[in-house]
Amino acid sequence: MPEAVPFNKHFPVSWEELHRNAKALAWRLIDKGPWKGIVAVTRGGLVPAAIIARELELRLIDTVCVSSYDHQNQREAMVLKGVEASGAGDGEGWLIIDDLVDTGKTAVIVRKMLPKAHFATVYAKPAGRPLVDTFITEVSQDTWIHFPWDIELQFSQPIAKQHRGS
Ligand SMILES: O=P(O)(O)OC[C@H]1O[C@H](OP(=O)(O)OP(=O)(O)O)[C@H](O)[C@@H]1O
Ligand code: HPA
Ligand SMILES: [Mg+2]
Repeated sequence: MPEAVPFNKHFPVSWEELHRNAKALAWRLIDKGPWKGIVAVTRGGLVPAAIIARELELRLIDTVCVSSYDHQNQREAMVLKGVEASGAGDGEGWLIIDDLVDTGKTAVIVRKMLPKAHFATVYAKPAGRPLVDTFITEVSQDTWIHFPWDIELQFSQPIAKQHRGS
């Protein structure tokens, strides 16, 4: 197993930024369709999937439920629900949407379930990038992306104070 990379950098994403990037992803995907429906990878893929479904006017939406992180600690991936009942078959003509690929572990599992689906994420890190068909923004492997649903507005130390402490 590859050694875990420490997260030295932090990349907070606002709702507006996420909305803009998910719409940018919809623009990339529209010409690659037509699409029959979306399989959202819970939970992180749910918000991007909702935005893409709205933009591409897709109403057939299913979920695959995978969990592999306790906050920033990766553990064995657990599949809580597959896509057997969705009618997606081998995934031909379907989109799989997730918020990001990091190590690519989740992508490998979901791709096995729907080998012909088009896998799209808003963000990608280098290790997972080869597993995604379409993405918008790449960040380095040692960056932790903080999604808007995981963060709240709070006091931030002035840069001078942060600098003195480092
Ligand atoms: O490429 P990987 O290393 O597999 O990491 C990416 C996956 O990790 C996160 O999900 P997580 O399992 O934390 O569950 P969540 O979506 O419910 O937060 C994220 O939403 C991706 O699905
Ligand atoms: O950088 C990340 N941010 C949020 N969730 C994640 N799950 C894997 N990597 C990340
Ligand atoms: Mg996830």
